[in-house]
Amino acid sequence: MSQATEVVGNPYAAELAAAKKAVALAARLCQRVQRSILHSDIQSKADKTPVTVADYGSQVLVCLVLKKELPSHSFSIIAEEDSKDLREDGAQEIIEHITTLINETIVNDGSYNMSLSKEDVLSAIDGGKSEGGPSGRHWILDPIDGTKGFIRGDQYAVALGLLDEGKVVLGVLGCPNLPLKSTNKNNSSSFGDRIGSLFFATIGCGAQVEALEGSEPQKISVCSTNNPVDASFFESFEASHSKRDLTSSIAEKLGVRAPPVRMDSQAKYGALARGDGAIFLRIPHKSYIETVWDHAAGSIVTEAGGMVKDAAGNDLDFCKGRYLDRDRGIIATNKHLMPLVLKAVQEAMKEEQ
Ligand SMILES: Nc1ncnc2c1ncn2[C@@H]1O[C@H](COP(=O)(O)O)[C@@H](OP(=O)(O)O)[C@H]1O
Ligand SMILES: [Mg+2]
Ligand SMILES: [Mg+2]
Ligand SMILES: [Mg+2]
Repeated sequence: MSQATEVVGNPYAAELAAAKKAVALAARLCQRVQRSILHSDIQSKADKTPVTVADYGSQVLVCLVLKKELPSHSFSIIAEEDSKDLREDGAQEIIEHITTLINETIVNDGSYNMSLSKEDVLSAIDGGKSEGGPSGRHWILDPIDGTKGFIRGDQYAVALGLLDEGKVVLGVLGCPNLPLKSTNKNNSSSFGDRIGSLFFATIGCGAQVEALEGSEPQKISVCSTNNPVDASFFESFEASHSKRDLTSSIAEKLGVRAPPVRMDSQAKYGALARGDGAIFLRIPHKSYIETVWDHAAGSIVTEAGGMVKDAAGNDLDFCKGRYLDRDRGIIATNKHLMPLVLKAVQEAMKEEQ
């Protein structure tokens, strides 16, 4: 973990250092699992979405590092996974596997001299049950965002945010499969061909990226184009996560010429924050309710000079519990394009009804 990254006078410097360490360690466990994932590492949750041993392992490691690094802080975390399925009959083998993965990752890292039992692992997972809310501090964690991408061998992210008195004040986004170098020629850097990006931001201090394995950090900013014709847009790789008839109609209304860049997870927010593309569109089916952990770390876009809004043009409200209180649809882009994109989104949604 590099020491030079914390901005002098940053009131969240200690939290940022802890969050970066937590995300980087969890990402190491995920990388190891992704390299040789087995069918038995994957389970299906009650809502039919997948969860893997790495989602659970990542959640435990992030909680553990935050608690170890910030011992004097009261600890509340809203995290995606719970231990319900792991406590059912027949789950012994999978819990054992998760526990081994966690303990081996801790030993290989060398920062902590400790070993967790299976019961420690289950109770650490359940530590993520906080309801958050408008007062106090609450971490928000997606231990693997883009689990479907993770299983496929594609993009995923370990996504951690911090809510303080109702506002997201810190975001860290670990993207193990995302090249460090921006695809935007104007943002060329000396990063070479390294794979694995760690994006981070704290409120008022700008957004930065560094190698997941550690490197000199670089300030990042969103693409500055004010002409949608030059813009490209990101959407989910999974066709069921965002309505493509709507996103293509929005792109057409805007005059966007480039084909959509389809990518799993909040890696899209990271890529947008450094100008790889100009617009992020997420328009789920009408019945879908967004969770806070799918977007909290994405707030780094705001620190990179961009905006994140719902389809009605409101800021996202992270302090209503585990779900986002918002109008359907999430849009992230720069300040010039936001009014144009919102207009196109609203028109396309009206035509849909
Ligand atoms: N039918 C659906 N519509 C919209 N989002 C969905 C969905 N099913 C799952 N998701 C969410 O989409 C997230 C991934 O987003 P993306 O499409 O950008 O990769 C998933 O996060 P997890 O993988 O953490 O469960 C999950 O929360
Ligand atoms: Mg999930
Ligand atoms: Mg998610
Ligand atoms: Mg997840």
